[in-house]
Amino acid sequence: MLKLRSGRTLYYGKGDVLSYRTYANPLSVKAVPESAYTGDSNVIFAHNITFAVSGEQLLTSFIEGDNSLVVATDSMKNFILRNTAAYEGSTTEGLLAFISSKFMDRYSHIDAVELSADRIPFQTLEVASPSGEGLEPSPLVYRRSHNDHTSASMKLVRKDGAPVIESHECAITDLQLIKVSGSSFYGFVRDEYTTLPESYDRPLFIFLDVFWKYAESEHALDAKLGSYVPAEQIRDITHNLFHEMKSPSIQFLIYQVGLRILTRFPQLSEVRFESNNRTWETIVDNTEADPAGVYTEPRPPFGFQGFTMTQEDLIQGGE
Ligand SMILES: O=c1[nH]c(=O)c2[nH]c(=O)[nH]c2[nH]1
Repeated sequence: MLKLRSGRTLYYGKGDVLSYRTYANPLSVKAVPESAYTGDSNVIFAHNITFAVSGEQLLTSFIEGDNSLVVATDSMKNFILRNTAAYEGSTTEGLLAFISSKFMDRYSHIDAVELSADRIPFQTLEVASPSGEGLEPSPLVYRRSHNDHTSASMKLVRKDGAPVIESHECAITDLQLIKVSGSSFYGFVRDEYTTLPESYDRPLFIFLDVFWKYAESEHALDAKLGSYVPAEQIRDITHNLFHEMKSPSIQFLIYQVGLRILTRFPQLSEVRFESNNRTWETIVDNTEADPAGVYTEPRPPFGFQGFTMTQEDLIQGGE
């Protein structure tokens, strides 16, 4: 958050602003080999938005109880919802930049806005075609999805009076992927604290969040510039790598996913991972002769990994 001249930080805002916009402009993106995704009709363009503001002139509201410059968080919610109707773009990032820069234009005493949005995903459904020949996507009925979802966060500050994006990050969160065979974990430190057996073929279940930043934030906002990276393609590249690789660890798996993402999208400056190990606990082991096994939910505590990569890694990693 913005540091005031006094070294203090302050902010206030509204969370869980649920915004269900219908018929936003459709998104169209270039294809990548790992994904069938080339865009979104955006018939439902829904988000859960968190919006926070900061500014030097808000200090008296905290230390003197002076509300004269306080835009009520209820008004912020109304501002977000009403201005969502006026958004003409097709991306979550573009929506965030649109709302926050409009807010800073409207309220000149606000020095910074920090906001984020989780896209609320709705899946297309196939229905019988009126011609009686096969199925086609319904343009009217959608299914709320509780799978992984896209999100984005952004910070805008005022420079020479105008709002500019100081930082941004895009994400796909809550990916949950299982590979039933073809993953190992062995060769790790063995000492008096080690009880984990080496595994040459484990059912690897990971929870994964992937984050990325663009070299030019403009590319995240406006898909018409031709360099927008949809979370769906990041998701599909991730499961392709999981499928392709015989992974010796989650650490190496996410590194390889990162190399592929950076190769496909040179417009990204950074990719970041947060993974969680949810490998099923083995009850009845499989054998080479019989692949059937029985597993159960792992018990806490759970291991995790974090890794940040840039285009520099491609030169070193040699994709
Ligand atoms: O992929 C893994 N990486 C680890 O660092 C680790 N540690 C552990 O107990 N299991 C695993 N799996």
